[in-house]
Amino acid sequence: MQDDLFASDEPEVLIDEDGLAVLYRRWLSEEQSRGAFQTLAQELRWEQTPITLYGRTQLIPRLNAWYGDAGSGYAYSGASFAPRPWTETLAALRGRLERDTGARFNSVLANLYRDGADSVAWHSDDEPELGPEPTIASVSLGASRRFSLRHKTSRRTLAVELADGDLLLMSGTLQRHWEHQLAKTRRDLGPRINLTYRQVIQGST
Ligand SMILES: O=C(O)CCC(=O)C(=O)O
Ligand SMILES: [Fe+2]
Repeated sequence: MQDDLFASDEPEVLIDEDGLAVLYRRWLSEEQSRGAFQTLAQELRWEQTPITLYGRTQLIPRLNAWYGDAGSGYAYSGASFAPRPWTETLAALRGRLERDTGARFNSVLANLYRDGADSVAWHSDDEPELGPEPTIASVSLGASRRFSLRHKTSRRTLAVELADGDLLLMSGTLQRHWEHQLAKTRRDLGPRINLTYRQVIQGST
């Protein structure tokens, strides 16, 4: 059908200066997303990780879980995680991502935003164990949320709604030059799961 060729299915380049951010809408079908959401919400070992900032310990405003190859241990916002072994669903998505992007991923950080009050503050995924130009594949499931990117020096900011089934690919020097956040919202919305697949350089931790 002619409609299937509609240009909105083309990847959308959000940023191509000081790094690359490309959005693939509906990378997973509604059915695939719904199945993945249900499975992951139930079977991942969700935790609310404490972080210490300026000597004060708080719980992060979301749940997370870390899965990956043995040896892909990782520190995130002052906490360190040993990854749990891959679940079938996470491994299947990894295989599909590696096929579609040509990149390799040995671990995934899963976030569960229970409602609009859960969030992630401005940060870059620039931990040394990810190497100088990490490719990060971010898959969104469930409720749409506004994701913002801000250039560290020019302060140029752009925002995009990440919707169910979308894939955001961040690569090149993006993490060096840009930060990102998922702000809280008062909108009454349901839960969202985000999976960020990463390649931790072995032996760096
Ligand atoms: O939930 C998102 O879309 C972003 C999550 C994120 O930035 C992270 O886990 O590092
Ligand atoms: Fe991030």
